[in-house]
Amino acid sequence: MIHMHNVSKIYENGAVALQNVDIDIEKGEFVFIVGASGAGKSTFVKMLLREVLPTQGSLVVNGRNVLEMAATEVPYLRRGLGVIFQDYRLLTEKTVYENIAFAMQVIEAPRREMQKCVNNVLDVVGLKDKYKCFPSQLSGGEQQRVAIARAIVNHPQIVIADEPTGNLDPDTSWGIMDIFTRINKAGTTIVMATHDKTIVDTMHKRVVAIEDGRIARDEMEGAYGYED
Ligand SMILES: Nc1ncnc2c1ncn2[C@@H]1O[C@H](COP(=O)(O)OP(=O)(O)OP(=O)(O)O)[C@@H](O)[C@H]1O
Repeated sequence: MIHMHNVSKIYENGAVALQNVDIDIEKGEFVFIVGASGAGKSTFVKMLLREVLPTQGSLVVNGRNVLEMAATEVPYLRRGLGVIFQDYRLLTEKTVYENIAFAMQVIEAPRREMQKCVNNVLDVVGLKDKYKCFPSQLSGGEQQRVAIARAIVNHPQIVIADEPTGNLDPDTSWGIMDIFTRINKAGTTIVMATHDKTIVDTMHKRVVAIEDGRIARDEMEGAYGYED
């Protein structure tokens, strides 16, 4: 699924964000990426999406060579990835239904399929009764559930989440993690960068710790490993 070998990223201003990172993530895994602020977690996540290009190394995501792909191939890479951010990033002038459907319009899905898929994912995230609402009419947790529905509506092989519970209270965060667990059990690979010690320590999933741009730990059924 994800094969990163000897990858480094040095930004234009000289900041070294990642150094000689080697990691393989296989289909169906659930991986937490942890580390202090500035350690390189977001850079790692952005590389998977090809928002940031490695300075050196090789990176294959879903069988696609991220460094060597043509610009025309990038949308196909991203189509296989569902992405969720801390700040939801919903379209404020669109309803819940339209926000999710938009992700399918972009890939020109047939209208009939669109209705079925949007209704399915609304069911998965428990928001069927809110489909007509605008984001401003929803709580933070509900907005994040819309963002998850949008991320999974095209059946991505990998869901990538950067601090998805960062703005949410503990109870709401657990609701989000329940959804991720269900998506993962259905076969989707999950890669989640997080600062949430309780969630990581409770879930006993693979934990990759990044420190100063290097992988400091990579443990199956790992723990957060830092104080809050
Ligand atoms: N666009 C950029 N230009 C220059 N330097 C950057 C850029 N983005 C990140 N950096 C630097 O790269 C390093 C890693 O940053 P990154 O955002 O990946 O860390 P992070 O672990 O996600 O941090 P946080 O937990 O605070 O989000 C930091 O030193 C940061 O200042």
